[in-house]
Amino acid sequence: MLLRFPVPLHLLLLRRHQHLLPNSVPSKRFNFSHPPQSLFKTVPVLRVGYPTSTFSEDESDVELGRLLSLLPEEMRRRVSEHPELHMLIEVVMDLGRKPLARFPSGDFVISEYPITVQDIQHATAQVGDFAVDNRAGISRTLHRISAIRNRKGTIIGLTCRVGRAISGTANLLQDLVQDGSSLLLIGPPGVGKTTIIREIARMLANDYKKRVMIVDTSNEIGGDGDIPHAGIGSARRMQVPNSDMQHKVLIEAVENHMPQVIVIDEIGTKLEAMAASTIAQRGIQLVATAHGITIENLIMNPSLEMLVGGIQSVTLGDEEASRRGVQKTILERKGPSTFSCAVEIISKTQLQIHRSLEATVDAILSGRFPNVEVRRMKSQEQEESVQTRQDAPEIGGEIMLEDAPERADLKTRQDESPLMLPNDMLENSWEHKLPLRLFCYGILEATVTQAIKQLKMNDADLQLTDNISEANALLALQSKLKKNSRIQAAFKSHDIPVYVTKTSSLEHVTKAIRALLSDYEDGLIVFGSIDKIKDSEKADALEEARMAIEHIVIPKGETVDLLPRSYQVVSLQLDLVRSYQLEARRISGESNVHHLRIFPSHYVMDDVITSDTSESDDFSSSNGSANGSLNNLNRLPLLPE
Ligand SMILES: Nc1ncnc2c1ncn2[C@@H]1O[C@H](COP(=O)(O)OP(=O)(O)OP(=O)(O)O)[C@@H](O)[C@H]1O
Repeated sequence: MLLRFPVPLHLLLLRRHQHLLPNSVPSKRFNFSHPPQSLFKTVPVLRVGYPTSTFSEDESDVELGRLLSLLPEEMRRRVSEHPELHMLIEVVMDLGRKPLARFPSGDFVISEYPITVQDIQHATAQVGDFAVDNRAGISRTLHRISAIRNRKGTIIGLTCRVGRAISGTANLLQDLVQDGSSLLLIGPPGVGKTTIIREIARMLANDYKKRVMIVDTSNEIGGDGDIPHAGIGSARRMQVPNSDMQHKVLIEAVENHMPQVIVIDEIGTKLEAMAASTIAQRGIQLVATAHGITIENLIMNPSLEMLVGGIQSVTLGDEEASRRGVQKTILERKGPSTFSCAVEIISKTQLQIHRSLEATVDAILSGRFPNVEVRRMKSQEQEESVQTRQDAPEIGGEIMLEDAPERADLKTRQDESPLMLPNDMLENSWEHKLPLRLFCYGILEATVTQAIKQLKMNDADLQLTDNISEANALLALQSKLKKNSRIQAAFKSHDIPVYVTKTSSLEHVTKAIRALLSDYEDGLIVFGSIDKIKDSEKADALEEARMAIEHIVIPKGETVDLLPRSYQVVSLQLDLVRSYQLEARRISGESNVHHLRIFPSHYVMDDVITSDTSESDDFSSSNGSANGSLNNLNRLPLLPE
């Protein structure tokens, strides 16, 4: 028969460890404010100001007014009354649907009346011509109006994006810009790439007195109209008749206008990549954006791989392959990359710098983690910091910091996040447990970084480590892990939980991290090493096990299930049980809840089994073979001294 522990002790422990029980975990959250540790070091830097519109408030209002004038009266009034008006991102107008205004905090319906043909005509009449890419602008503003057409070519939808020149957005990159490094910026749509390169163009032209030429394919950097927007400072701008001509205009810029710097938004084709490479070979500083979220995306993209030096497959001799410990056919970088540095824009306040793009590409191709510097802007109240991997050089210089809109943005995301608990709960139960350190095997760091972003976590809360002894968990690609028994053994000996993914895709990695976080929040695995678990928690767990052994298991010869505990704490209990020469099993239930089952015997079993909740019942059945075997035992072990 399977016995549960007597009620009073049970209740006592339940009260004390309520947060460890699966159904007592109220919700999920992570600490967005926890200071970064471990892999990163914090380099304090001088604060000189915050990103602000390049213009006075009046000028900004006038520009925004030009976009709002595209809207019918009622919609304009509703948007204007919105408290986040100065953070407006886009207005979306689709025929037959209610119009939406997009703010960092979410989408708002700005009229109960669906958009009519007249509404769309009213808007399109006020903007310049739509080019072949279906984009148009409003003269001398940075706004971008993008059209959706029906099959006959009639416009039936508009996305009206607010463009703003925001000074300070490129200050995290000031040292690299000043060095003359060629910079490639990548990031998801709408993350602020164009805004940053506009500011870099202005900085280079005005502050560093460089001859800057912008090749402005859809007039997004310098704005619509023939006189460029003041946001680019004294940089010059070449317009491009249509996007197919971009590579030609790039070459023309170099041949005709003697620039020291070329700035270009959205390198997307092989021809453009080739033109960029030609420019780089002439020693001109190139600042560009490209499609893609991570460097790996570029490596995988046959049109853009040239930007990172090109990729080739090389077959090694048997001896060389075994010396390097790799397969015979490997991927290698073909030649020098077009850009010296690359920047992954993670959010409007966080960048990842690859100081040597070539070294990053080489690392990725050989399955290693590249060195990155994480730079972020922080709120006015917080200490500003630049985080670097310990092996990366520090940066100095002035950093312009986060603006109010982004703080509001972050706050909203926190509020909406399913990972949230109120702050007081966070401080009491989680703060001492952060950050979580993850050892990845066969999965790229960039993918994990993206997953962290998708989970809306601060990357200081989930850090990567190359050191097994400080890892809280292993996240591995199943196929690779299977082949490496040494890694498996190393993690087993450190008693570190392992999470595997079938592929290294962002989707699967995100899922695995979500499962891991969920286990952390359920208290099933522990932040930090066993040393960081509270002494009181360890003492309770061991006392519970001791009492169960001495009061039930040995004297009555009955099996006892202990309370659910974290993985490491269950391991401690297991050690204690073994010191009594008793057998026990760690049981993982349906939602991966661990608890220890102690048997009144020396019966030899596997250390770990996985079961669902019903398994416990089967196991306790008197007809069950396992229990049957237990019943055959006629001698109980001696109590230890
Ligand atoms: N630091 C910032 N603070 C506040 N708003 C910003 C910031 N950077 C950019 N924005 C706003 O975010 C929106 C998108 O910016 P931007 O067009 O630069 O992004 P993008 O990455 O180039 O987008 P896409 O890839 O779609 O062209 C714009 O409305 C811009 O004004």
